[in-house]
Formats: sequence, structure tokens, C-alpha cells
Amino acid sequence: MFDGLKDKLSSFREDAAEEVEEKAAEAEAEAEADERAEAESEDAGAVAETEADTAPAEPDESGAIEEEPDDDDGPTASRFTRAKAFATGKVIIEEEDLQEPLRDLEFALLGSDVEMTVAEEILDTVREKMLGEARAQIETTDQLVTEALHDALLEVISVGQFDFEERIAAADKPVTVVFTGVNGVGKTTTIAKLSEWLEDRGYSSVLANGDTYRAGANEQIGEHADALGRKLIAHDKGGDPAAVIYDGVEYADANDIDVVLGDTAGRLHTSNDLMAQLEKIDRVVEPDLTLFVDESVAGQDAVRRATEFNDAAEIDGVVLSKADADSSGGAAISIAYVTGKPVLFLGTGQEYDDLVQFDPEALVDELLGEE
Ligand SMILES: Nc1nc2c(ncn2[C@@H]2O[C@H](COP(=O)(O)OP(=O)(O)OP(=O)(O)O)[C@@H](O)[C@H]2O)c(=O)[nH]1
Repeated sequence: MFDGLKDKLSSFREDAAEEVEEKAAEAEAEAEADERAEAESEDAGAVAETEADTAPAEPDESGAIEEEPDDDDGPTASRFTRAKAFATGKVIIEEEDLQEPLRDLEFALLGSDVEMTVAEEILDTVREKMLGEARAQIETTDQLVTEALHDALLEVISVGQFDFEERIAAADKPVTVVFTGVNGVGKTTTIAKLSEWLEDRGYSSVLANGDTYRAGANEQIGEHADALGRKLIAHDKGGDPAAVIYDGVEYADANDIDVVLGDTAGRLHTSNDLMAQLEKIDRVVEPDLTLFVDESVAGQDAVRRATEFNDAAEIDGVVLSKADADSSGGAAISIAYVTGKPVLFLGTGQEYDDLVQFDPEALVDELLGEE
């Protein structure tokens, strides 16, 4: 999962650390050269003094003795500051050290289908966290780069994050969860997986097929219900999806079922009649949560669709299916930052237990982990 992105981040870390180390070594060499030059000029000055008894340096008007050599014939202020820091066991990171690595990071992120504004935010945070940073020479630069990247990724990935299980636990029962998204992205499979995920945590669920549009939809979700031993509420093709999910809620109420999982027909946000159906479901059933399902592999297309769905019929969270087939991870990195709605689950295969609760910290650790 997300192996391409992981490799790219790993190369960025190596290159950035190397570049910063190189600049630090240059600063060290310069510091040594400056020290030597200073010592030599002091020697020469001592000789000259004995020969011509010249006056010692006077404090300037403010009373301070000028410490930093001027730009024309000495090291630049930044070189001087760096050299001074180096002499006290520190390495200072400067804008120019980061230019190339950050450009590489930008390519890596965009190449992994990370949305532009998200990539920019990550770059800004890394730059901000590293610039002017003085680290002890004994710390590795790689550590510093990794920490900056960790914070930058976590910041964008964890936007709006909440604990789904806590939400289910705290809500009045039955909890109604409705799933939306375009065709064929894995909504129905996700519902079956989530039903199993809930069962594993002690919550019962009923499936309600609000996809009254597609021929064969009842049979498809029915197979999952049979395999899992769950009750399915379904109406004939062409029926009212809001009525099906409403019946699901009634059934759950009457039978002490904790969660109603409502499927809906795959649709484009531009299909007005289908979007009107979602509004009606919202009105009639008042779902506790509306989850948008899309394929992780769809990258920025998934981000765009999530935004469009959220605008048309507000979503509460996102499930990214087929993360097992996704090497780039662009959607997982970008979607929460762009939509303000968190990724709650990743689909990681075709089996019922291939559903993983999304944990931003764990994902960042995984992305930055050793191969
Ligand atoms: N590899 C992989 N395949 C998945 C995952 N989730 C779903 N699929 C597969 O994706 C295909 C489509 O899944 P469905 O659940 O039928 O998709 P849907 O969105 O309900 O489709 P419509 O009802 O046509 O809108 C199926 O073959 C699933 O087995 C996943 O996490 N990983």
C-alpha cells in the first residue's frame, strides 16, 4: 500500500539530509579557513603593531565593537552566523540548503497524485520546521528532515479526524450510516466489510439497499447479507431509496439493532435526479453519518468527486477502497485537507476483514518507516 509514495519520501529524506550535511561541511570548512585567516592577520597585526605602534580598534558610536566582518572582504553575515554556530556544535539550516530538496519533494508529491494545495502546504510546513533550525551536530540531519516531514504530513492528513467507533458508541441507537459515491467504486463491498467490522466490536447491523436504480443491486447486496448472516431490507427496482432506508431504521428500532447501513445507487454529482434522492434520504431518514466511498487509486479524481459530493449533499467522512492496489497514496494524503472531511477507513482487499480504520499517525509512521 502506497509503496511508490513511501519510496519517494525516502529518497527525499536521503537527498535533503545529504544536501544539508554538505552545506554544513562547507560551513565548517569556511569557519576553519576564517579562523586561520584571522589568526594569520592577528599575527601580522602584532608584527605591524610592534613596528608602527598603530592604535587599537575603537568601539563604534553605540559602544559595541563591530563583530561581523563586512560583505566585501569577509564572510557574509549568514556564513559568519553559521560558522559561529558550527564552532559551538550546532548546524543551522538555510533557505538555499532546502531549495533543491524541496523542489524534489514537490515533484515527488505531485507525481504521487497529491493535490496541488496539499503539496504546497506540506512544503511550507517542512520549510518552516527546518529553516533556521539549529541542531546539535550529534543529531542526524535525517532525523530532523523526518520530523519535519512527519509533522507536515500529519497536519494535512488528520484534518477533521474523529474516532468512528467512539461516534457509534456515543450515538443513540439505531445509528444510520448512508453511503454515497459514483458507480463501481466499492460501496456495497464496503458496507459488507463495515457490517463485519461492527460485529467484531459488538455492534449489530442491518443492511438497507437504497440502490433501487441498478438491475441486480438487490441480488448483489443480498449475497453479502447471506454470507454474513445479516438482515437485508430491500424494495423492488424503481422504488424510493428513502423509503427503503427508512424501513431499515424501523426494523433496527423494532429489533434492537445498533446500526443501519444504507447503500445508495452509484451516481455522478451531476445526475440531478439522483442527487435529489440523496437530499430526500437526508430529509426523511436524517442519517447520523453520510460516508463518501471512492477508490484510493483514483487519486485526484477521488478528491474532486469528494468535493463535488460534499457540496451537493454534505458528507461526514470518506472511505477509500482499493488502497491495496494504490501505490501513490495521493487521495489518502489530500482528501481531508481539501474537503475538510476525514478519511475514516481504507479498504485493503476483497475479503470481509479487509477494512482498516484510518489512523493518520500510523499512516505517517508507515510512510516514513524503514523499508
Ligand atoms: N482490491 C480491492 N477490491 C475491492 C475493494 N473494495 C471493493 N473492491 C472490489 O471492487 C468491485 C466493485 O465493488 P462494489 O462493492 O460492487 O462497488 P459499488 O460501488 O457498490 O458498485 P455499484 O453498486 O455498481 O455502484 C468489486 O469487485 C469488489 O470486490 C478493496 O478494498 N480492494
